[in-house]
Amino acid sequence: MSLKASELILNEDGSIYHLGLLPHEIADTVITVGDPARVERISAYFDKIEITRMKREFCTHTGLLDGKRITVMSTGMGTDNIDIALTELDALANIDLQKKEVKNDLKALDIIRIGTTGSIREDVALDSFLVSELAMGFDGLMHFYESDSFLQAAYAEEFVKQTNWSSKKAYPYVVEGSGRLIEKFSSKDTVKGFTATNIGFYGPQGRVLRNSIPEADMNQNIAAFSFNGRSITNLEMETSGIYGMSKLLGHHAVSMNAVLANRATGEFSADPKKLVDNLIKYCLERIVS
Ligand SMILES: O=P(O)(O)O[C@H]1O[C@H](CO)[C@@H](O)[C@H]1O
Ligand SMILES: O=c1cc[nH]c(=O)[nH]1
Repeated sequence: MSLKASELILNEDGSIYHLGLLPHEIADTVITVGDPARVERISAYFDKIEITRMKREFCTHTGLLDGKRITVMSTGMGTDNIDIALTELDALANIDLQKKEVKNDLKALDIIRIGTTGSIREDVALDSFLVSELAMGFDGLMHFYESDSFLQAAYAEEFVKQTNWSSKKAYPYVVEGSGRLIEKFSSKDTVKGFTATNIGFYGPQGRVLRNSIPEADMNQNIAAFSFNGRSITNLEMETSGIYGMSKLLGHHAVSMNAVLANRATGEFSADPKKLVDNLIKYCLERIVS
């Protein structure tokens, strides 16, 4: 069945609506980052750049590194952007844009997020690299999709109970990353974590500048949650959406996080640029190995 023009939206040149890309312009391995400026910091390591595209916050470079074709794309901040980025990446891979029909043979992309985060535990050290094994979304995105078989419902139920989570906030959801990619990107130089994804950087992550928040000890409350021997380690703004949309659409995802802030100790990295560059180099080595 052909998808309607209002649902699968294409630009005049046939490219997908927000990303501005054509199907052959993405690789099967896609790195996502929040910051558009981080894209060229990654593609600077490529041997060859084939495609560069910029539309809104979505900056995309596709190129070759050691013979491997890689796409790096910025998503901007937040899971609202992740809904767009992952849906349109999937459309490029799995929908015939001319016929406007879902293909019979579906492709699974490898999606690697290279992002930044704040730890909520003293023992998840500043300047470490954290691989998200699990993600808890406070953003509600997955509740807008029907399929929920991949959600770890017991974690969410237990979290709501243990933290007395306000019903005014979105009901949390929990998703795993790709086991294969988590292993590929883990080493003695990384720590494994359980990432909580928030809908903002300030109030939603318990930061107080001039505002006040209803639960001053929210981060301690989140950190105190424990289930199946697992506790939440860090806060950022995209991982749950990436893991959820990837499971929904049949892709494989891992979220790699440079720990820039330690919210438990109140510290911030002395050299965030160097830390992110080191994480970029680490991830590129793992991608081509
Ligand atoms: O550095 P990026 O990838 O943007 O990730 C983190 O940094 C931003 C907030 O500063 C949010 O997007 C958060 O998830
Ligand atoms: O504390 C932090 C640091 C980076 N990104 C976040 O979302 N939070």
